[in-house]
Amino acid sequence: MALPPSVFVDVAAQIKRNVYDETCTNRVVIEKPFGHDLESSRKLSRDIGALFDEAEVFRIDHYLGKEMVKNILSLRFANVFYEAVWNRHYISNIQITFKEPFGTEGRGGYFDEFGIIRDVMQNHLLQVLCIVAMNQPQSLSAEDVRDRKTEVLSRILPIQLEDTMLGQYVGTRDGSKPGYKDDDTVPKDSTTPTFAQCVLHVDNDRWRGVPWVIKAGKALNEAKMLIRIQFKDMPSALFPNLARNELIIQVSPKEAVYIKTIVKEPGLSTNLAMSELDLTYKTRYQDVKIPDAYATLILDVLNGDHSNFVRSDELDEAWRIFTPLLHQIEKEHVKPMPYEYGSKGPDGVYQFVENRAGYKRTGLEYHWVAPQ
Ligand SMILES: NC(=O)C1=CN([C@@H]2O[C@H](COP(=O)(O)OP(=O)(O)OC[C@H]3O[C@@H](n4cnc5c(N)ncnc54)[C@H](OP(=O)(O)O)[C@@H]3O)[C@@H](O)[C@H]2O)C=CC1
Ligand SMILES: O=C1O[C@H](COP(=O)(O)O)[C@@H](O)[C@H](O)[C@H]1O
Repeated sequence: MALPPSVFVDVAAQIKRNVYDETCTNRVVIEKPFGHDLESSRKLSRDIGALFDEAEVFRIDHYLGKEMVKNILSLRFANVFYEAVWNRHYISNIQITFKEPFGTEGRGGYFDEFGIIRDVMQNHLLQVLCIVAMNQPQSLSAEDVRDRKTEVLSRILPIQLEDTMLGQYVGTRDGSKPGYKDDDTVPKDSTTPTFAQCVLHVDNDRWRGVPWVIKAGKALNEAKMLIRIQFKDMPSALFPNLARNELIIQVSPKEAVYIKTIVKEPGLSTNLAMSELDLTYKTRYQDVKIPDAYATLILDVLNGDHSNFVRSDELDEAWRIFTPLLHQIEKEHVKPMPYEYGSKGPDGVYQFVENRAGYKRTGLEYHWVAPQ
């Protein structure tokens, strides 16, 4: 349940009065929403800052506690071959995708005030983007890591409405699943987006010219959270018109990292086929229990480790990127495009990625054969 900022600060003040102990270390864990735009977030930060030091505050973004998100720094900075191609010279475009197969299911009252951009994009997806995009920190200390993330955010211009696609789900044709506005807690004239897709750019030497697409939607065809890095065309005289390589970091539901790789079709054929180099965690690490994201983050709090928590300047930058768009959507009552519950999103969802980000799906077909 989201607390309005005034109640939130009131609760924080009560904590300070009743629980705070000057003689020991105090740690306050705060869960989103951290305001609803740049101004309200700044006010909240000031009010919280009047009660607690930044070192005492842990702003949770549970995506930072997910195994595959925590893994990105190791993948990138512990392997010579990833870091070598992790730039605009080799990468064509990057998609960060969040899909849920269910709607608001009675939580519409909360959701309608926020919408998918505030609920998932401005925090979870943008945090993931920062880690994929950041330059190597000087050390793994919390402040070095957060400095690098903030640096990335500072190089992203506010997102424009024309670079955005908005959707809202409607009920299935056979009536088996309700539409967003069929939820009793949602106003019948709501224009709150339950789906959004935006293109943005990180304007620095590593990424200039590489489009990033962040996409999030509720009531879609599947549950999935992944980062899809598509590489540039291979300029091969030997094998013309090749499909592109992709590196996919699948955060959920099943942790995996795979690289779509072209091979010779096995057997007598000399044709090419799209295959994969596949690291599926469930098969590779059979006896390892991956802890829940919140559990790892609470442990970090107990250890006083801020690395996977959002600093106030990061939060400020994140709101700077989204606030003009959110205000415009609300002021102009921009109408989201309808999409059917359980579908892949509004019409044109893939054309948008192809036209606006240069995502290409030509050449070889890809079919994954799951290991037995
Ligand atoms: N280790 C593992 O667990 C592995 C699992 N797999 C699984 O195999 C399946 C296929 O793999 P995947 O990497 O998705 O490969 P695909 O080539 O099948 O890509 C399909 C995805 O591309 C997007 N897409 C489809 N058409 C277009 C288009 N015209 N323009 C832009 N985007 C388009 C869709 O994304 P969107 O989802 O955004 O709608 C779709 O899910 C997945 O379910 C994956 O999880 C594959 C390899 C390893
Ligand atoms: O913060 C939120 O995240 C969940 C999705 O989290 P996940 O760990 O299940 O991927 C989302 O359903 C919810 O709307 C949002 O507030």
